[in-house]
Amino acid sequence: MTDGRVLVLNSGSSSVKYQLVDPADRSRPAAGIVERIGERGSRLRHTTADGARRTREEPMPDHRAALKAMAAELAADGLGFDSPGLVAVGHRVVHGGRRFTEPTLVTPEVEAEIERLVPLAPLHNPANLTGIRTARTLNPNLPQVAVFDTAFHTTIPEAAARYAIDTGVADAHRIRRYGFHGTSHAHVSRACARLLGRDPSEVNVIVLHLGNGASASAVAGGRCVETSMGLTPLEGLVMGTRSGDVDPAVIFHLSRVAGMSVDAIDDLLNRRSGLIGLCGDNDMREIRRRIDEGGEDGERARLAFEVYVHRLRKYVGAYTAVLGRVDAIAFTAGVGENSAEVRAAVVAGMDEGLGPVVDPERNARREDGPRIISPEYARVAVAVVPTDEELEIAVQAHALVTG
Ligand SMILES: Nc1ncnc2c1ncn2[C@@H]1O[C@H](COP(=O)(O)OP(=O)(O)O)[C@@H](O)[C@H]1O
Ligand SMILES: CC(=O)OP(=O)(O)O
Ligand SMILES: [Mg+2]
Repeated sequence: MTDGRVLVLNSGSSSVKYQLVDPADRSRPAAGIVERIGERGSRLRHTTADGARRTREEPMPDHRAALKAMAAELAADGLGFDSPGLVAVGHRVVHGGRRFTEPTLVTPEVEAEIERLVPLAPLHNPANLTGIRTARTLNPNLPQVAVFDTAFHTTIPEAAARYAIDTGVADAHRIRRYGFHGTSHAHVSRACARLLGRDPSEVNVIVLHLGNGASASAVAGGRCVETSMGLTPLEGLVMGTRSGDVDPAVIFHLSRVAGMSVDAIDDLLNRRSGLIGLCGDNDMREIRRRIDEGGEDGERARLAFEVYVHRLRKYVGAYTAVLGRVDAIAFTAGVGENSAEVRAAVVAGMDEGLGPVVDPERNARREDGPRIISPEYARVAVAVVPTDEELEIAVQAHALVTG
């Protein structure tokens, strides 16, 4: 008998991922994803505990409709919002500002604060709020817990969190480095320490979270000291559709010389840049396929790959200097866990200087679970450490409501 399951919601701008998690045995009695919300061809894919899959294709004009479809799928297996084993809904909330450093029970006041942070995460926080509100209408008595992407980064020292702009302006508008994907960086840095057989308090790790959104962090003895995303999830690495770092003057230039509006530039940098902007594809599998096929199209894909990898190498170098001593580099999320090519290219030629090196045979192995892919002799371990934001959120939400 379960001592309580948590329904974890990870709402993105056009998708909702959900998992019903039993933290006691880490099992997932149900999981799924709703994609293309508000677009044509919206669909839900649901997986049950025994691996059976169901697909629902119907118009889902907004997140509310998506969550209702999800609730109906769960209810079909007796796992709905009023099922007795469900003790909480755990929400991944992307922006928690400086205030939320811990998992937090959602009250009207907490909800208002998440709303106040919408301008700092316009792609993410509104979807998170809809998740909270819809879950409440589905069962008003169920506790809801917010777990913030920013929480793990609140330990970043002031020297790293401050932008070098006028202090009065920065403070008045809450402009600083907040950092995101924190639940993943926390989980992966701890799991990486365990993989090395050491306590997190003893290890310095560079975590490279490479999904559709991508970010790097430097974690010293279990505390985050630097991360690549900033005020919003736009800064830093090259991502699927986001540019990451650009000279801020690019924005003035596009406004003054190209006559683009602020909204058009926002759309360009957040949705039409990164890998998709460079080569028309944001999926690393497709990019590798095009490179292998060759030709002019392959060359465009290769350049996108090289820009992506170059940015990562710069961050590895910078974070090595920030940490002083690096024990491990951990690759995680969709690209980090699956692309041996990206992993090899990121550390290529670093063995004599910075230290990390991958063993080609270990790197190429397709295995689940955390594993070391550097050779025994390496000074800096290189590891693949699958992230599990959902488990992390479920454990934290469960502890809060039952503790
Ligand atoms: N087998 C694979 N090889 C290379 N890249 C992959 C593979 N599987 C997934 N990816 C990459 O991972 C990305 C999705 O990562 P994920 O962590 O699921 O992102 P998000 O949580 O931001 O939606 C895809 O866009 C694709 O680029
Ligand atoms: C914060 C962020 O970039 O999240 P995601 O990778 O889910 O878009
Ligand atoms: Mg993700």
